[in-house]
Amino acid sequence: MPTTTRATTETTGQLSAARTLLRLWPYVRPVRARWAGAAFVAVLASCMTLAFPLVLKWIVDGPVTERDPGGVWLGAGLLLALGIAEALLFGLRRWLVARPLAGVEAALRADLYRHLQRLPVSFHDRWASGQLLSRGTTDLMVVRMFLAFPLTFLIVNGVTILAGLTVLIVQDWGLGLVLLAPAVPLIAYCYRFEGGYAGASRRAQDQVGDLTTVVEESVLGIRVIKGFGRHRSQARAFRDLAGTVRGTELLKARLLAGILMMITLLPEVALGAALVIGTVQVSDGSLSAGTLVAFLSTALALRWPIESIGFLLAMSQEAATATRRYFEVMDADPEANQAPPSDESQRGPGQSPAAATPLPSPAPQGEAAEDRRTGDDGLRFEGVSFRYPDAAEEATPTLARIDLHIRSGETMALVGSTGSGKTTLTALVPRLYDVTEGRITLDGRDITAMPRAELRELVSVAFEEPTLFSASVADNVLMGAPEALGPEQLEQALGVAQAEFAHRLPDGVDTEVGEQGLSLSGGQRQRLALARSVVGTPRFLILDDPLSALDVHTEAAVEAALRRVLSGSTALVVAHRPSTVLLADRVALLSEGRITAVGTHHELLRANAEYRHLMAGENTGDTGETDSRTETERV
Ligand SMILES: Nc1ncnc2c1ncn2[C@@H]1O[C@H](COP(=O)(O)OP(=O)(O)OP(=O)(O)O)[C@@H](O)[C@H]1O
Repeated sequence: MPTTTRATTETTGQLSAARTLLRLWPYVRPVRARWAGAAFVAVLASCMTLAFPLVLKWIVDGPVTERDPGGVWLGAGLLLALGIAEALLFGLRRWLVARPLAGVEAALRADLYRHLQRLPVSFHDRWASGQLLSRGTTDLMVVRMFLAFPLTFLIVNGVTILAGLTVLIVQDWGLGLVLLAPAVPLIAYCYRFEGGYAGASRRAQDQVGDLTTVVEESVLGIRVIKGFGRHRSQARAFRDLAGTVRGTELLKARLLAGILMMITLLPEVALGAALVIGTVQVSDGSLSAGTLVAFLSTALALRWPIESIGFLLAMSQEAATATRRYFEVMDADPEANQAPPSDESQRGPGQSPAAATPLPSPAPQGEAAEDRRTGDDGLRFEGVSFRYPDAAEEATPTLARIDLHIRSGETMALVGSTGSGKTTLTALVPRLYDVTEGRITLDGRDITAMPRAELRELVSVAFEEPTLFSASVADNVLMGAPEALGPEQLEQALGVAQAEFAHRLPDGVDTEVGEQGLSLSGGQRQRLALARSVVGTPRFLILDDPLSALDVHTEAAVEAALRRVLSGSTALVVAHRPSTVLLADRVALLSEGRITAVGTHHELLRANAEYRHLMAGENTGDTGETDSRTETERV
């Protein structure tokens, strides 16, 4: 199971918040005109608040001093009109950005999903699903909110503060400088805050990803949790993790409270000082009362733009972290499509340097040499070695120097003890992983020289874990097949897999199954997965223990039908039971990552002690329906 911390350590370097956020530009570009229009409207609305003090100054120094009620009413009407205009402008701003920014979020999410589909299986082995889920949901929401609010208001408030300070200095430069004095310590404090908050926000967002993983695993594994009575310990584990998230959120709140306090306190102190100095100046006649009122109202109008800087910076930091987390996934290399077709022995772009090593071309011995003379048809493993990408350098490879030829139209069973590498070997054929050394050919063509789409059309796979999607039975079975295939091939495939039970489901083959649909038994799921792999009779068929969950009678029926399908395909079938082995023309024995014997079931039973042991062992563990000698006699 992938650990959650491994994903979080994959950072894309310490880009500054601004440079990270700039990476969003390609997505914002299409809506830049509307966004800029909205920002302009917001600046206009915000600067309008600065007109209030000027109207007040006119009212105090004019109509109030001259005792002119008509002038006071006019001033009041003007203030009301300004207020209404400001509200309308802010409403217009919201209308301008809401729709396009929802589009930006949707585009980011669609690209993430598309990219996730193209990333190699080795990437998904390393990343916890909750980390990917939180990137596609919470992180993108944070990014949208940043584009809609903090980004605009950092600009709007910056412009408003500059305009306000200019107005203050023009009214009275001495008092203006008193108000400006806290700017220097505040800028230094903001700089320090950003560093601390960036770290805390990264931790919090990663921990939310971990929490998502736990929730997801608990939901998927609810039967195991209940079955083993683990709900209390599971709840405790969740509570601990939630406690960690809470701790980090509290740290963020403390940092935010610190900056908000400084941002509120220092300007208030400066405002108090300016008020005292201004009052003294009014009393000694060097300043008019109207100017002092206007000065103080302007300073008060700047309170919100200044105080909001704290949480706008915090939200921007969170958006930078979310963007960084998003691009950590987007920067991961997708599967290479194909190697240059000019040289089939070359590896495709994006493969590991080890994968690019030319085939060592060992001199084939014995059967391998004979096979090579018979032509390049069928499925061939030539000097194939494989090591999982995250395996330690010094660890022995999972597969070592595999030479195996499955002739065209032949069915080869792959037998080996648990953990010997059978599933790994089968995963190399559809290129879920790329070989570390050597090569695999299909009818003589190196699989790395084929477009993946073509390769996956040629090769059909049924995995050990039969996964069904939230879709109808028909869609699940036909999902890997060419578009042209329809009901006839569907029926054929269901017949081979003995999955006619599908017709008895509430809506027949249109019944929704999978996570959101009807629950099926393990054997039913396995038969649908088998039907999916045989639909359209693929040229190459890879089956990973396809009959393990079936009862004896169903297994026998599937085997009989499979034999017909397999006669037209070249097949590699992972087998644990003699009954499955009997489907095959020959058997390859895999032992600790090496092919140690190839031959017919009879030959291996006679000549190979390990094979005999495996077959006998499997029978002992079986439900007692058969034994290997009886099976041997049947062939
Ligand atoms: N994604 C992975 N990353 C690293 N190591 C892996 C990965 N998957 C499997 N392995 C390791 O590779 C080895 C071979 O595993 P594999 O699943 O191929 O065995 P198998 O023969 O199919 O076993 P079984 O019969 O139990 O299904 C095991 O030691 C396993 O731990």
